[in-house]
Amino acid sequence: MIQLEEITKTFNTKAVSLQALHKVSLSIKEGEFVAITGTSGSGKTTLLNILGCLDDQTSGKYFLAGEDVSNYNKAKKATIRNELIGFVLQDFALVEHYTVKQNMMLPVMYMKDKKMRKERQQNMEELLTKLGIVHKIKEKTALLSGGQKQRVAIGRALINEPKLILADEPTGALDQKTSQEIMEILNKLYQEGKTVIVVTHDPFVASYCSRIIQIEDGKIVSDS
Ligand SMILES: Nc1ncnc2c1ncn2[C@@H]1O[C@H](COP(=O)(O)OP(=O)(O)OP(=O)(O)O)[C@@H](O)[C@H]1O
Repeated sequence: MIQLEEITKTFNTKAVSLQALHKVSLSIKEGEFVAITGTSGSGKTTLLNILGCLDDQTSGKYFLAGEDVSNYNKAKKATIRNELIGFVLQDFALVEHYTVKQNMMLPVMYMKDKKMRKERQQNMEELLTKLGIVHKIKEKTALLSGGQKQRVAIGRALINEPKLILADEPTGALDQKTSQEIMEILNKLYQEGKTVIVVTHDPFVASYCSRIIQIEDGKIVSDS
């Protein structure tokens, strides 16, 4: 699913040049459940942004699902992102004044293929049922609990049936019990064959994963 070869990322500001990733090489197979852990500032989000085709590496090669995406421009990256990847973020990234249904349909709204759009719409209720929030379908997102919001965000991430789920601190805003429920949902997706990559500094979250990659100062220091 993923192959990184000597990925380097440098951020240049007026004052300094900061190397956030140093020649990171990594391979993740389809169907793995991986945690990327490390202390604050170690480069986890930088790595996830590159994996998610949201940011460009400074040097090195990135192969995603067999395609060399290293030199893809913004438009090509957006296309591969929509086809392959679902994102789950700490702050849910939902439109609060939209209903659950409207949030779920956001990735589908701009789909050109009408038949596909209809199919996705039909998937929506099934997904919400699976996530235990179908009764909230017409509710404004702002009125939901944190755990319910994260379920909607997971549903939205799944609506286009991505092979790869990238989650950045998915339980960061949730209490212990709700965190457990969200990790169980991600675990279920893994059991169904999705590739799931979770960035976290929380050992409890990492304990759900079958592989833990630790990153410090922009380098992989352990992979087990
Ligand atoms: N856009 C940017 N411009 C300049 N420096 C950046 C930028 N994004 C990240 N950095 C720097 O790169 C390094 C890695 O940041 P990154 O956000 O990847 O760390 P992280 O491990 O995800 O941290 P946290 O756990 O606190 O979210 C940090 O030193 C950070 O300050």
